Amino acid sequence: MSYAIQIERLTKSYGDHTVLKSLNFNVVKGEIFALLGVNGAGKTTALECIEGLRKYDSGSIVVNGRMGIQLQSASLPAYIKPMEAVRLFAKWNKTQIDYSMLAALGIDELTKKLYTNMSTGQKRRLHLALALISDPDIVFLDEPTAGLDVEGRISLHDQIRKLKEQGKTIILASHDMAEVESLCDRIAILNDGNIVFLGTIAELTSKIGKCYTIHIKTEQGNEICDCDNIGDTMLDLLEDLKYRGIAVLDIKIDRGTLEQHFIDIARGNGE
Ligand SMILES: Nc1ncnc2c1ncn2[C@@H]1O[C@H](COP(=O)(O)OP(=O)(O)OP(=O)(O)O)[C@@H](O)[C@H]1O
Repeated sequence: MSYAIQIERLTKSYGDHTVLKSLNFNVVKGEIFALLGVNGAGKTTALECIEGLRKYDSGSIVVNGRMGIQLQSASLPAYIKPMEAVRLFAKWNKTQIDYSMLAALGIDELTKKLYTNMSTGQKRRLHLALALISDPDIVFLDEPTAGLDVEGRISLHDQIRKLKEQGKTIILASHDMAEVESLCDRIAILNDGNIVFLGTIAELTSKIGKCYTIHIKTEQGNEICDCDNIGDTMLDLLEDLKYRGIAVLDIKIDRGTLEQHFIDIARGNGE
């Protein structure tokens, strides 16, 4: 198997706080790989160590390919226009501008905007375009859809899938299990400096179930049910309510955060 990134025993502390405790994982060329975990789990630190932006204490990191990096938070001069930033980055990278990539990200529609007047989604698209200017083999995205509306998320997800179709490797950090489930080939869940799960979403769900919560509001109160098989459980609940002659007023289904369930299980609090 051919690896884009190989991590062995990666360890990093800030003072006496060890944030990454001897991490081992590989990212396969051409896959979309996600680092998941709660706030402070160490996702950004791990990404920044791999990107070469942060010193680490010990271990080894091998990156096989050119990197394009979208940081968690980045900023440009307030009065720069998108195409000025694109030309600047192309010059720094000594590369030709890929106008089709800019069009796919909708940057061509923003030509007159000043950076300071752009929305969060527009800024994210511009920063992704700047990360792609050098036609990287490996794209790093730190919480790429944070702060975006539904349309912005869907559009960015489409872009990320297109990057994979072009053969690029994508490594991203996210809190959002739904996002990760729809995009990623494999995930690593970080907790307290350790990888508590490494594998596919299917492997994760087969390990811990799907963890849905169904809330049904009826004229006699609320029915709440946790389940793995949403279809069968919902039918059973509705049939039971019908049999008892209770009218259903509203139904809501919560998708639990799989990574939190997994972390609970890893800590021995789950199930
Ligand atoms: N420069 C720093 N100096 C000291 N501690 C830091 C520094 N950067 C991060 N930390 C700490 O390291 C831990 C991991 O932070 P990191 O940003 O890597 O986590 P994260 O999983 O990316 O979190 P989030 O989801 O909130 O972005 C946190 O406890 C954080 O406070």
